[in-house]
Amino acid sequence: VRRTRQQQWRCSDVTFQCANQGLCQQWIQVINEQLSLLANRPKSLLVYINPYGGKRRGKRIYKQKVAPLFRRACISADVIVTERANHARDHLKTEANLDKYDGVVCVGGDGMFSEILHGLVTRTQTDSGVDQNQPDAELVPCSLHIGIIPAGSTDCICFATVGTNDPVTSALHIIVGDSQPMDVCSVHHDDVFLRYSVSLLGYGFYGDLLTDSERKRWLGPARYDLSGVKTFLSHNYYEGTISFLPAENNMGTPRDKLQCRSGCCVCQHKPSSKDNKQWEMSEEKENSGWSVIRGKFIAINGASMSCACPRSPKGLSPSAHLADGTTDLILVRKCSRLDFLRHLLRHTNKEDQFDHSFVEVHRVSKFRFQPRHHELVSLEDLSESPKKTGFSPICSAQTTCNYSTAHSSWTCDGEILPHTAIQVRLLSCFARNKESQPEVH
Ligand SMILES: CCCCCCCCCCCCC/C=C/[C@@H](O)[C@H](COP(=O)(O)O)NC(=O)CCCCCCCCCCCCCCC
Ligand SMILES: Nc1ncnc2c1ncn2[C@@H]1O[C@H](COP(=O)(O)OP(=O)(O)O)[C@@H](O)[C@H]1O
Ligand SMILES: [Ca+2]
Repeated sequence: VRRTRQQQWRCSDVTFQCANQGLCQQWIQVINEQLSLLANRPKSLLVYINPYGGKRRGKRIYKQKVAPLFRRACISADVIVTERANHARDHLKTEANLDKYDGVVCVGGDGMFSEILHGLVTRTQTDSGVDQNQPDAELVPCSLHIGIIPAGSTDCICFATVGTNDPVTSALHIIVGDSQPMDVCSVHHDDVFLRYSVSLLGYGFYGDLLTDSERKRWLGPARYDLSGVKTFLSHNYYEGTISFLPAENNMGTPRDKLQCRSGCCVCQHKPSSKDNKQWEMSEEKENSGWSVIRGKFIAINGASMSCACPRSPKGLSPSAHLADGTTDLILVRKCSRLDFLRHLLRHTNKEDQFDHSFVEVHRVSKFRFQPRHHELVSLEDLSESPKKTGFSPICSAQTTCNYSTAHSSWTCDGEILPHTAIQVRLLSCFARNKESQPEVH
């Protein structure tokens, strides 16, 4: 493998020459023997392709860029092109014979990765008799690694782990057996399990943006830009209460400007016995340790990783860690359109997007959200519903009080959640003081 610019990898050749054919054969044999001893390298993979992700190039990307590399590396691959949403998830949950494979590869975007993650985690819990609905259930980690070939619209999980969204680079990472542990959050509504999340859990701006963009899927990745402008112009804000448990013993802060990279010391930090004690004690301290913030928010974002992507190369939370057992909770309070635009623009340049009076960020291990209840909305408040911070050119002349617009939705790695009141926690079986985490190539 040869490293080129911007974290990209390419195939490289080394040619050995020798006039003696017998000696050449010996070299080949020895090289093949040595390669087969590299236990990290996968030999057999199960590949799911979403033919409708991103610009609908999944099948072509796999066939032209990835399959030839897998063949050269003597990796056998069983390929399934999905026929419907949740096909891959359901296949993994019940049918797939996982003993045959060293890893599962998804060709698609974050939504496709999420399907594979849900399929694998659910399968592992079912096989071990663990009830995912129990918010405090100790989950059993899954043994298979997940590889991502980027062919989606945002590809933030790939971009934030590998540093680029390039199919060839990702294929080479898979071939050489690279792996990266990753934090996973569980999202519950009371005692009902909703979903797992690894990238962005967003209420308000990103929830509305995603809801709107689902109706524009035919536009491909550009749907996010169009819905982004529309959501920006409608400038809604939402009232609610957010409670969170600050992360204990974590070695960084969301504003420390340290980027998480492979082999990151924060994520590799194994707590000392003293740390471990504190980790256990934190259960007791939990009741008193919660912070509660009530207010009017334009956006509430939980970023378990940086969420870097081509649109925002440093991401929503540039210093978030991939596997430190925490999520960065970003609260953007009601502010003017111009201020919010300034904040958004800072995601694309070197300026600090948290350096605004209306933005705060906390590194947390759990959080909850409760939207302001319908019944509690006073008549006075209703007269200004839907909540706007100013004149809105798109949703003007709101003469009727529309309850539904007083609530946003949560987007969870690009999927809309059916509830607004949620409880989120970092899964302890994947936390940094345990050895096993789901790993991605
Ligand atoms: C003015 C320009 C502002 C640019 C601000 C960019 C902030 C980008 C942060 C992106 C965080 C992405 C987190 C990742 C989420 C993904 O898991 C998830 C699913 O991905 P998939 O489709 O591959 O399955 N994707 C998403 O939720 C999509 C997020 C899309 C964000 C686009 C934001 C565009 C904002 C445009 C605002 C325009 C204001 C213009 C004013 C005139
Ligand atoms: N064959 C299919 N037909 C329709 N939808 C699918 C299919 N396979 C997967 N999906 C769904 O498509 C959605 C988007 O997939 P994803 O690969 O993340 O693309 P994008 O990045 O463009 O959103 C996911 O919710 C996934 O469940
Ligand atoms: Ca994290």
